Amino acid sequence: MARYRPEPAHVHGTASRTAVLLVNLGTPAAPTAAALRPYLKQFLSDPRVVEIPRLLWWPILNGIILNTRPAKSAAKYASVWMDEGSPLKVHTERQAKLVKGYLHDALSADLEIAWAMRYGAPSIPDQLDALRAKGCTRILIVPLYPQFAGSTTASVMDEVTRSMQCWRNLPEIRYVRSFQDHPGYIDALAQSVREHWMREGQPDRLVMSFHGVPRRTLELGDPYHCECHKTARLVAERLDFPAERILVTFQSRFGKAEWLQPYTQPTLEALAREGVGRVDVMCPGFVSDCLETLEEIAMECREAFIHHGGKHFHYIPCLNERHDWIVALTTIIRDHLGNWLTLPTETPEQTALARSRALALGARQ
Ligand SMILES: C=CC1=C(C)c2cc3[nH]c(cc4nc(cc5[nH]c(cc1n2)c(C)c5CCC(=O)O)C(CCC(=O)O)=C4C)c(C)c3C=C
Ligand SMILES: [Fe+2]
Ligand SMILES: [Fe+2]
Repeated sequence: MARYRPEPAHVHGTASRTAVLLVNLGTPAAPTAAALRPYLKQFLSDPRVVEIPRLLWWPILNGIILNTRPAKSAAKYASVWMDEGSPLKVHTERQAKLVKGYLHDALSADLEIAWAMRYGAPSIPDQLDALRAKGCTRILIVPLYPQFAGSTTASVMDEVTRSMQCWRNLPEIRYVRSFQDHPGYIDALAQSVREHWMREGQPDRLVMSFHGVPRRTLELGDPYHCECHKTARLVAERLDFPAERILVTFQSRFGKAEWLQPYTQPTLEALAREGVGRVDVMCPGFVSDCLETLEEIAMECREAFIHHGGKHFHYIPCLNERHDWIVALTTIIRDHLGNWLTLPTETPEQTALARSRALALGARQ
């Protein structure tokens, strides 16, 4: 049984405000082994991410992975680090600011927009606490993953629920479950490709690379693989480009088990060996550029493609702060806020007034 904490005094009563919490995966605080260690420990201790029984996984994680991976990953992070911090954090923060600006004119000024990271900081429990302290009793959670996966979206849902186990007065919670086929998101992706092609001409192949997951999760019913293919099909349909020159691949394999296939890097190497001169690679499953796109795709995969005989490798950036994408995101948010947008905001003073009126009318307590 959870130990309840007392509620902050000013959220007693019926005061109500609405909040949107954007959530992304998370990232280390610095590109150093010391900062990577706690981040990777939290990430890889999540049973939604690694489904191996704890008794088997614990010694591997603590004895091997956390002694070797932090330094290797830190060097990779250092190669993409921005002045303001990790790219994933920088883009997520900018997106939150833009969403706030784009929603401002249409909504009551009382809507709170916040962002959190599933692993690292600012954490989901800390941000939910902050929203509660501001009197938010309606919270829309927006995981920034277009495709649903147990290891990402469901893990955010777990953490939201876990964060509130010690609350007494729970808010109303809504989730954006996924938006893999949202027309605004698909159009923004297609338009980003068209703009690239207007400047650079068309490639021999377009590769859409998604983050992988263990193949076993597909067999057990995780919808992620199907949602990735749906996104890819919808983007392909909007491009004036032969379908047989578009490939869908999966990147970032972790561990020894089989992951979703075909794998991105071996596919690019095979294309290079077959004599394909130019590939364009995009990563529609990431709405923000991050280590997995900037280092693994734009650096490692580029090198592998060229090394195996390819001539031109173009990386098409993620949606990041594109205007059409922020419009799509605010549309998704607006649709999920639904009737919350029209509910009046009630302040503690209004609640007190309503109560004293009811008492004056003879209501009994
Ligand atoms: C976009 C969706 C993602 C899915 C699905 C996903 C599954 C998944 N990831 C790992 C292990 C790692 N992923 C790492 C980085 C990382 N992963 C995603 C997104 C998804 N992961 C992003 C956006 C990032 C980049 C974070 C950043 O700071 O830029 C890492 C850490 C980096 C490293 O050391 O390589 C690990 C580890 C598993 C095991 C998994 C599914 C089971
Ligand atoms: Fe990952
Ligand atoms: Fe990676």
